[in-house]
Amino acid sequence: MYNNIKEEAYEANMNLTKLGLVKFTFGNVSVFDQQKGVFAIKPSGVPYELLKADDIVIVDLDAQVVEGTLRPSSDTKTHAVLYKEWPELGAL
Ligand SMILES: O=C(CO)[C@@H](O)[C@H](O)COP(=O)(O)O
Repeated sequence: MYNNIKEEAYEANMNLTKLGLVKFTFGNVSVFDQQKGVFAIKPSGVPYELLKADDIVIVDLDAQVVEGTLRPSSDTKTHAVLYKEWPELGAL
């Protein structure tokens, strides 16, 4: 149901590390589905080299997990506040 945004978030996060923009587990890209009111964000503390598209967590605008088994990024509440305030944002 959320495979598109999970895949987009995975690819964007992997580009952060491929381009040398982040180190260790730092950094974050999330992708927002405005119609469904959820966003895809990487799990917390998972090294990029171990990250899989299936690990991406789906959360709602109250930062509650909708789909996924891993703990969402420590940046989740910040992203939720920004999408709530500016729903036209497609990604952060
Ligand atoms: O860079 C920062 C904070 O400065 C964040 O992006 C965190 O590093 C994210 O950590 P995770 O909880 O996603 O592993």
